[in-house]
Amino acid sequence: MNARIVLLPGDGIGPEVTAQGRKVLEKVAKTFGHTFEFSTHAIGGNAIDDFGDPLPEATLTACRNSDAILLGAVGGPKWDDPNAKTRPEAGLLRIRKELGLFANLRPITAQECLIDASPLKREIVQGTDILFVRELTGGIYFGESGLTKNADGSETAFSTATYSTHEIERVVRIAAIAARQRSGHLTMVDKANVLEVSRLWRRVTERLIRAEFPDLKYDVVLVDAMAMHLISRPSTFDVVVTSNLFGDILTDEGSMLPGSMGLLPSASIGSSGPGLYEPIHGSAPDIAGKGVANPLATILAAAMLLRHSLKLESEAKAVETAVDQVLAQGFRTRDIAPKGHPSIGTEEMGQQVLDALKS
Ligand SMILES: NC(=O)c1ccc[n+]([C@@H]2O[C@H](COP(=O)([O-])OP(=O)(O)OC[C@H]3O[C@@H](n4cnc5c(N)ncnc54)[C@H](O)[C@@H]3O)[C@@H](O)[C@H]2O)c1
Ligand SMILES: CC(C)[C@H](C(=O)O)[C@@H](O)C(=O)O
Ligand SMILES: [Mg+2]
Repeated sequence: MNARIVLLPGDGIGPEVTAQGRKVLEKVAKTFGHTFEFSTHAIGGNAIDDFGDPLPEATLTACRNSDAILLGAVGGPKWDDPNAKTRPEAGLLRIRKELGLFANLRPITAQECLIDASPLKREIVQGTDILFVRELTGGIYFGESGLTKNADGSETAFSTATYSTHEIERVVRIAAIAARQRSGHLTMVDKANVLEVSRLWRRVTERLIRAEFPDLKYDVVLVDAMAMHLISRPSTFDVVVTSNLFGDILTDEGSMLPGSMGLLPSASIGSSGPGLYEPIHGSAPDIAGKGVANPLATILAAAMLLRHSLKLESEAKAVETAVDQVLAQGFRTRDIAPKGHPSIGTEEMGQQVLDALKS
């Protein structure tokens, strides 16, 4: 097949890890006889520096005209000034919103050979296979917000969480369909004991599941308790659906199950148009430019791109199998290397995956 893929390397370790993702996609094209046309565009802090805008028009147009997008990460201390007019993160939020990417799929699995890299006990982590479905274009990230100066010179700020029935239904439906294709268990995470917006999530979700997915095992967990259950009994969850902010926080916590942020990919999808694929981690300023970042999250995001946007299931599987094989052979970047175990750099890890990739 022919596909146009937009690369948005971004900031910090973003360019380092997307370079490996691109190489893997190029090898997939060569091995399986496809033509992937790549174009690279600016987003985030570097786009603010070069164009005064974290999401320049040319980037958005290229994304709209593509079949899929692979993004690295945005942000960094250089653009962290709280008084700045705009921030790198605003570019990422805007592209998600503009492209209607309301569902963010974040799989968390603990591969056997990595269990000892987890800071948690083996018997807890073993068997973990969760798909988080995070709502991505609503909630407190996009609600009304503001800042006022008080008479005494102090300030008051507010950020509101807003969700409509429609926004809840469409993301829950994606999660429920995924649960049906997996183990048939869906968990909804909210804070319905306190928040009105969560009570709407609860009513809408329960009604939808009863009407359209009565075959699923369905339960609800409050978000504070979920933070605990996620690391005390992770293997009891299958698909977890939740709002934007809760999903952001819980999945960073969940990355400690396999052992590193550098392992978790994500797919942001809407009802039509290109999907956006990215690691869940950020620009990691503490290790940027050192060549030590783990590229596997981005490579696994490239596999999700093949599966969801290009409908190339065998190719996606081939990439995932290559990653499994490299890990099983004992290759480790620094973030997942046990004490005393030799580690390899970003490029070498990418090369190992290329070498292991077979049709
Ligand atoms: N999607 C995105 O673009 C995205 C996501 C999260 C954070 N951010 C931004 O990134 C910047 C830094 O944020 P942060 O430090 O809180 O989070 P971060 O995810 O960048 O880093 C957290 C920790 O995880 C480590 N880490 C992350 N990715 C890794 C990888 N691939 N290999 C090895 N180690 C890895 C880092 O070294 C760091 O110690 C901020 O500006 C933030 O807004 C962007
Ligand atoms: C950088 C930030 C805007 C982003 C988010 O909060 O969605 C990030 O943390 C993520 O998880 O993709
Ligand atoms: Mg996050």
